Amino acid sequence: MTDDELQEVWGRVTQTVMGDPTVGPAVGAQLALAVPRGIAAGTLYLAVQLEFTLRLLENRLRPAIMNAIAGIPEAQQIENFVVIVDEDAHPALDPDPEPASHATATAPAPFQGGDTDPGLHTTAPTRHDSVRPVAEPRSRHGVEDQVDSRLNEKYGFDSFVIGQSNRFAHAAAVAVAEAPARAYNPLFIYGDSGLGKTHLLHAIGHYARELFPSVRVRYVSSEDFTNDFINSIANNQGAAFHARYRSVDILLVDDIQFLEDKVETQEAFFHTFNTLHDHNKQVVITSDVQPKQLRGFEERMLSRFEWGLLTDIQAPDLETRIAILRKKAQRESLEIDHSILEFIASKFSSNIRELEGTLIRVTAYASLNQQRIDMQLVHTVLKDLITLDADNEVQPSDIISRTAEYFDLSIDDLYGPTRAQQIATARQIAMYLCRELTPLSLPKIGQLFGGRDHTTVMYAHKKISQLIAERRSIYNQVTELTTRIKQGSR
Ligand SMILES: Nc1ncnc2c1ncn2[C@@H]1O[C@H](COP(=O)(O)OP(=O)(O)OP(=O)(O)O)[C@@H](O)[C@H]1O
Repeated sequence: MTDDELQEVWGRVTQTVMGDPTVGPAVGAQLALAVPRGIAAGTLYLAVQLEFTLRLLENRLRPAIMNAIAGIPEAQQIENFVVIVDEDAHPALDPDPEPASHATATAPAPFQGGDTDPGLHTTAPTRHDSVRPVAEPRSRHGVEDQVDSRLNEKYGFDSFVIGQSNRFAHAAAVAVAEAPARAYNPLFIYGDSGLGKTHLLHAIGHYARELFPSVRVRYVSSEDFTNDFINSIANNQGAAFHARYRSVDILLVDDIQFLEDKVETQEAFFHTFNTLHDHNKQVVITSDVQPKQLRGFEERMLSRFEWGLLTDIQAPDLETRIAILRKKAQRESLEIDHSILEFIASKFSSNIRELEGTLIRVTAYASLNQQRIDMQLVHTVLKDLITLDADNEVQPSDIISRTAEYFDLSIDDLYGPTRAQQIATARQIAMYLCRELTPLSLPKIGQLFGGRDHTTVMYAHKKISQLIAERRSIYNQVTELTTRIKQGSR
């Protein structure tokens, strides 16, 4: 595109944005303050004299500008734009309705297409290279707040507890926030549910915005991305959809596994990813499994996920769980004895969401009943929680191994023929629990215990039911084992 053509395109963009009802002529006219300098590798470079104008264009007006560009056939090669501050950028201050008048802008046009400048072609500047970071703190009500980043205020690095299980993922997340698109791109974080992946995504967004106030960040869950994509097709808003996701500096995509088998949405994501990556924009992705284990994804996409850095988050150890609860209690000004926090942390090992949920239930229960939070109360709440918790599937193998462990026996003892009293009672308790806690039929349970007849299981169930009512020790043993097994299934 020649310089004159570029000036003309920019004039048309200005006119379109001024006519955009979401912007209005007064604000849209600010586009006339920008001097188009050139296009390199699909990125339009604009120069403005003031940081304020930069922020207005980069943030508030970005969607409208991208929409306007998308509507101009001659501007097809423009996929993104970057604004730089240059005191010598002298624009035509009055946005003349005749687009051609913008060709009067006096600033030189050093970029005439990526292919003519090898340096630019290979190192298209990132936002941080091209834009001076703004020194003043980010205004909560300023222009940049107009960007719909969808970040959750709750999830920052300051509230994230670092432990052995997440140290590497945390370090990678910090590195990405400090140097978007330069540290690792993409950053792919995977791990089981409730271990802090979403928290880290938001924390990256917050920290990057703190460091680079005008950086454009967008958090999106893959379900929202899918819905957005479908709506954009239904409403013929494809250009706006592309503009929304391709005009950011950092795209944070949560739970990518939900794009499984969604061919069209995957395709849209593939192009979004490529555009962002090609323009040195940061992409961070989370998933419940590593790329290789994602099902229903095209190979070309999976290989891209591995271009940058893969890091997992493991279940936290006890110390980390205690630290997470302490931090949460502290943040919410809850007065809870440390020994109680430790006790709760010891009961939930694999999901921090459940761990936090328990703390919330404990405090809610205490305040509803106007009671002090002591061990007695915690026990009551945990007992209710475990009884109410019908969702976790208990495996018969867990029942057998935990029963063996509880009575200090081997698993073979429980399967085997020994009729010694202690072993026989333990075996009957295990059968009883299989009946109570799993949907297995009597014959199936019999098979599990070394091919015994279903009548043996019936007998065991009846006998233990009676003993529970008669003997405190059996009651205690069965209750304690039930709790352990249910906790083990979490
Ligand atoms: N290391 C941590 N420090 C403090 N809080 C944490 C930590 N890890 C997780 N959490 C908290 O646990 C809860 C669940 O975490 P999060 O939603 O980030 O999990 P997730 O891995 O994204 O789960 P899912 O895959 O189900 O979306 C959140 O409230 C989060 O703040």
